[in-house]
Amino acid sequence: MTTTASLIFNPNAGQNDPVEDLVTIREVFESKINLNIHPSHKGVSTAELTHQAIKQGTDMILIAGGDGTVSSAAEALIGTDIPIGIIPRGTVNAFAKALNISTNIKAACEAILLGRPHRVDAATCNGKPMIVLAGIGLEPETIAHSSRRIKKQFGMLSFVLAGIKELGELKTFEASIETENETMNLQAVAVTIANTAAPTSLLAHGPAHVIPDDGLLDVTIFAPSNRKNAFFGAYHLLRSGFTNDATHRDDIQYFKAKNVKVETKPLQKVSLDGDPIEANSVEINCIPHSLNVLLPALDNFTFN
Ligand SMILES: Nc1ncnc2c1ncn2[C@@H]1O[C@H](COP(=O)(O)OP(=O)(O)OP(=O)(O)O)[C@@H](O)[C@H]1O
Repeated sequence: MTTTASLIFNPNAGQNDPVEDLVTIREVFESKINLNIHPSHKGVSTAELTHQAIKQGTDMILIAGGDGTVSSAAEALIGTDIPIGIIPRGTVNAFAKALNISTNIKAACEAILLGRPHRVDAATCNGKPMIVLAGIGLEPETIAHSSRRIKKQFGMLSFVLAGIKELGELKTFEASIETENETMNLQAVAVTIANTAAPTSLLAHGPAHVIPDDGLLDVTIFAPSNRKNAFFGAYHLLRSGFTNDATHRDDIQYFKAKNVKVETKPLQKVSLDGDPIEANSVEINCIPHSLNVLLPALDNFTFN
């Protein structure tokens, strides 16, 4: 019996030409499996579209988009056994990069055909799906200063430039952080709660490695006391993301927990999987091994 896959395709994600990308995707899949294409459009949420595809019956869900698209589709997929293929055609694609999925469209599609299902963690943030991370302070400020039009035009560079500007402004806030183990009160410039993180997810990289299937969230607190330390700290975080060496600085703390609640004074901007959200506080709960993602087939594979 031939496998049937439902492709959730967001034409508005990323900077690539959607028509060209769709041709590439069809070329790889259509001779091998039955492909039902569900282009996303403004009238219906990606979550709803994914629910509809599952209801119609499918052997796997393919998601072609960026983190926002995967995060929204996850609402329908968390806790199911349906194999999920990620085709990264967003701007940042942090979830795909964290799972070692190629950002080349053709290579990602070919890897799905040969892929092995592997259960990775997801989470909820104030009840909404979270696949990558929630940022408080510096990250959402950076996103707010990088409009969608600029993001579309300059891609990742728009975040780098906005991030450098925000670092220089050094806006400190009070944070009260509660986990299943402890409650702490501290000053910070950024609090980041990560389920997964790409090497470029700078503010999540206090720890050496954010493990996507450990059933835990990684919390990184960045609290530089002046601009010089802010830039040095950012460099150390970036290095940690690329080298797998944890940071060792007094102004960077990190720990793991399954459930994390954060309140801030004054109220801070919050981002969820790369998009701004309205929130007075955040409550994040890890849902271990709740997404069944098709990953590149490698011998003796482990995220550790
Ligand atoms: N249901 C939908 N139909 C069509 N477009 C949508 C829908 N929901 C969101 N969008 C649009 O999709 C775009 C964002 O997609 P996504 O977040 O996947 O990509 P990205 O922002 O380019 O990449 P990344 O999140 O990896 O940085 C936005 O322009 C948003 O308005």
